[in-house]
Amino acid sequence: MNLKTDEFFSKADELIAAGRFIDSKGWVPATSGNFSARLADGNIAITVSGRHKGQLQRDDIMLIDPHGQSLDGQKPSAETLLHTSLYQRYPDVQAILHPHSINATLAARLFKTEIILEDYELLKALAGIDTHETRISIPIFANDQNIPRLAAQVDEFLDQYGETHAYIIAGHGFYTWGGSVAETLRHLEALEFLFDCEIRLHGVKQP
Ligand SMILES: CSCCC(=O)C(=O)COP(=O)(O)O
Ligand SMILES: [Zn+2]
Repeated sequence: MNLKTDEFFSKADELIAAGRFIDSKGWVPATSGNFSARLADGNIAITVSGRHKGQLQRDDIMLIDPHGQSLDGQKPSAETLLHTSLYQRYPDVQAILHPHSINATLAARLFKTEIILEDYELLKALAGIDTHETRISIPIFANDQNIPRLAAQVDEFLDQYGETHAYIIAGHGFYTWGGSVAETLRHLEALEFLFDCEIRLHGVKQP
C-alpha cells in the first residue's frame, strides 16, 4: 500500500518551501534543524536525518507513525522524539519547526534559563496573543545528546508550567509549533525578531 498520499505530498511541499525560507535567513546552517507536519490520520511527515534543510526535495521528507517509527524505511530526524512528544501533548499542533539560529544560540548564553518577551507589538504574531501588553517566557533547556532524556525534561517542565509557544535548547537551537506550517513559520519568524531585540538590548557591553 502506498502511504504517501496527496496530503503527504502537499505537507511535504509546505515543509520544503519553509526550509528554503528559513535557510535564506541563515537559520539552518550545515544540515541542522528538522521540520514536521501532522497528517489527518495521525501519521507525521518529517525530514529525513542529515539532509540540508534549505535544499529539501520530496525524497527528503518521510513518513513516521505517531510513535516515531519509520513507515517507509528511511531514517527520520535524530530529534524525532522531540516532535512526537509535542504532537502527543498538543492535539491542535499540526506542524513543528526547529531552526539552529544564531539568535537562539546567543539568547541561551545570555539568559540561561528563560527569555522574557514583553511589550512588543510582534508578540501578536503568536497564536492567542492580541495585545503588546503581554508577558511570555520562553524556557531554555540544557543541551543533551540523549534525546529521550531531553524530551523527558521538556515534558516534565511543560507538565508543571503549562503552555508555551516555543523552547530553546542551549547551544543548539529552538523548537516552535502551531496549527499549520504557515502559522508555525510565522511563530519562528516572530520569535527570531524578538530574540534579536532582547539580545541587542541586553547583550551589548557597556563602555
Ligand atoms: C549538524 S546538526 C546536529 C543534529 C541536529 O541538531 C539537527 O537539528 C539535525 O539533525 P537531523 O537528524 O534532524 O538532520
Ligand atoms: Zn537540532
